Amino acid sequence: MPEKAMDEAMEAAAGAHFSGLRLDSLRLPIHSDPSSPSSARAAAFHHGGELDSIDNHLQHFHNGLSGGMASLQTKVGDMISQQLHGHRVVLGNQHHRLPLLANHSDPSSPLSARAMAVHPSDDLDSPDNLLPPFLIGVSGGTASGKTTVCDMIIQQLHDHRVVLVNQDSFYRGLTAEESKRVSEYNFDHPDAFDTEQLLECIGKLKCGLSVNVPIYDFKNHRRCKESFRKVNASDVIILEGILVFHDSRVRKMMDMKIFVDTDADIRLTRRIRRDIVERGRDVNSVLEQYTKFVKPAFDDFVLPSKKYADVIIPRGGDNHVAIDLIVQHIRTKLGQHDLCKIYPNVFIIQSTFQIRGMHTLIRDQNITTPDFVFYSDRLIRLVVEHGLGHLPFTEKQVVTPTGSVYTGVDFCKKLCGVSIIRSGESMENALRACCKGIKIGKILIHRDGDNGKQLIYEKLPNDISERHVLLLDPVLATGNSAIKAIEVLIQKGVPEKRIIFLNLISAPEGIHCVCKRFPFLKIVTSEIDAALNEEYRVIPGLGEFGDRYFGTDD
Ligand SMILES: Nc1ncnc2c1ncn2[C@@H]1O[C@H](COP(=O)(O)OP(=O)(O)O)[C@@H](O)[C@H]1O
Ligand SMILES: Nc1ccn([C@@H]2O[C@H](COP(=O)(O)O)[C@@H](O)[C@H]2O)c(=O)n1
Repeated sequence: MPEKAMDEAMEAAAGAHFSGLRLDSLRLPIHSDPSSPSSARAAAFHHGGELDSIDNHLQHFHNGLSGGMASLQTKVGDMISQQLHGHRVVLGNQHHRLPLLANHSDPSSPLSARAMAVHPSDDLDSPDNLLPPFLIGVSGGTASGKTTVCDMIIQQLHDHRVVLVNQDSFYRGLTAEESKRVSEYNFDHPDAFDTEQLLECIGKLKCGLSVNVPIYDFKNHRRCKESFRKVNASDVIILEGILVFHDSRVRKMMDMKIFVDTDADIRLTRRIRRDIVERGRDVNSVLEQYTKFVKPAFDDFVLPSKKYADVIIPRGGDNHVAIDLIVQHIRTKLGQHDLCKIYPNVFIIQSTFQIRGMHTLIRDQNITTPDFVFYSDRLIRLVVEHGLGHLPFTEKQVVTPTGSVYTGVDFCKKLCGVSIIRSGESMENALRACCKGIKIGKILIHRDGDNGKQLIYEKLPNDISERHVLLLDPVLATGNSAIKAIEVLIQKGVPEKRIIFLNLISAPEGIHCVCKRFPFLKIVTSEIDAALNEEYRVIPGLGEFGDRYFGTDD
C-alpha cells in the first residue's frame, strides 16, 4: 500500500477507536507556553494584527482577576514541583487534599466494583466478566486545558480503545430569535446544553453501544444538521466539558472525575486567542462575553462543581506528573492486561499506532489478499522477534573496527520452529527471515468425524528434545489444537519451559486453557481479543486466517 494510503488508513483507524483525538498533538510538541510574550507575539503576527491590542486588554484583566497572590502561588507550586522532580508525589495542592484513589473502601463505588470484577479468583471464562467501559469526566473552566489533558491521557493509553466525547457537542441550537441577539445568550449556563441527550448518549456508550454525536459549529452557534460523529464502543470513555459535573445523573455514571484547575488569567489569555483563531470572534466580543457570562457562570456553576472531583490537576496539560498518575490508575482499573498478571508467561507485544493500524487493516473484511498477506507478515515478524527475545543467551565479546571490545550476547543456537498446519505455515517465512537456516517441523491435527477422535500427523526434527521450540499458529481460539500440538512436543521430549507459542491474536479462553494446562510454557501474542462466540470463533477476530492468507477464502 502506498505510504499516503497507509497514513489515511491509520488515520481512519485512529478515528474509529480514538474519536476526537487530535493527531496533530501527537506529532507536535503540545506546549508552547501561551503566557510567554514570544508566543503571544508570534500569534499576533499571524493574525493580521487582530491580537495586537490584546496585551493592553490583558493587562487590564490581569489586574482585575488575579493579582499578586495567584502568580505567587503558581511560582511556589512550580518551584516545589521542580524540586520534587523524579518523585511521584505531586497531585492537587494544599487546598484540595483530594486523594488520587477515590472511594476504594466504599464497596458500592464503581471503582471497587471494577477492582473486584478483575480479581484473579473470579471465573474469567465467563463473558459476564467483560468489564463495562470506564467513564472519566473531565471538567474545569473554559480554556483550562481540558481537551489538552484528555488528548494526553488518550495518547498514553494508546494500547486501549479510548473515545472522547465533548459536552460542547450537546449545545442546543439557537432559535432564530436567539440567533439575532447572540451576544445576549448565556452559553455558560447549564440550560444551554441538552443534558437529556447527553445522558442518553453516555448511557449507550456505557452499555458498549456506538452512538452518533452531534457536531457543533461555534462560528454559527448551531449543530451541523446533516452530519454526526460516530463514536464507537470502547474501553474508556472520556466526557469533557465545563459543566459535566453539574448534573448528578451524569456524575453518577462516572468512574473517575478530574477537574483541570488553571489560573483565570491564563485561561482568559488562551480563550481570547482560541476564540479569535478558531471560533471567528473578535477581541471585544470575547471580553464582553467573558465579563457578562463566562466569569459569573464559572463562579456560580463550574467552580462549585470542583468539590465532586476525585482528582484536581493544577496547571492542566503542563502537569505531567498528575497525568502519568491518572493514566497508571486507569490502567490498573481497566485490568485489560490482567491475563498477563494472572499468567506471567503471557506476553503481549508493546502496542503502537503502527501495530493498531496493521491490525485494523488485517481485521477489515474488505482488505485485498496481497494487503492481508503484507500486513500479516509485518505483524508476524514483530511477534517472532519478540518471541526470540525470550530465548536464553550467552555473553559474547567482539572487537569493533575501532579496536574496542564490545560486550554483547550470542543468540541461542539450539532452536527450531514447529508450525501447526495450515495457518501456522504463514509464520514460517518470518521465522526463516530472522533465524538463518532454522529447522521447521510441522504438526497437523485433523478432526476424524464427530466422535472427538483426532488424526495427528507430525514431521519434526529428530533432535527436537534438545531444542527450544517456537510453536507457530496465528490464532489461539479455544486452545484445543494448541494443547494437542504441545502434547506431541512434550511426548517427543521437549520440556514445557522450552516451548514458546507465537500467535497474532489470542482469545482469553484459549489463554486460560493453555496456561492452566502448561504453566511453564510462554505465549507471545500481538493482541488479546474480547472472547469466543457460540461458534467458538474469536471476536472481533480476523476470520479464517489460513484461507485469507493463502487466498482460498472465496
Ligand atoms: N499547557 C498548555 N500550554 C499552552 N497552551 C495550552 C495548554 N493547554 C491548553 N493550551 C491551549 O489553550 C487553548 C485551550 O485549551 P483546551 O485544551 O482546548 O482547553 P479547554 O478544553 O479546557 O477549553 C488551546 O488553544 C490549547 O492549545
Ligand atoms: N456558541 C458557543 C458555544 C459555547 N461558547 C463558549 O464555549 C465555552 C465552552 O467551551 P470550552 O472549550 O472553553 O470548554 C463556554 O465558556 C462558552 O462560553 C461560545 O462562546 N459560543
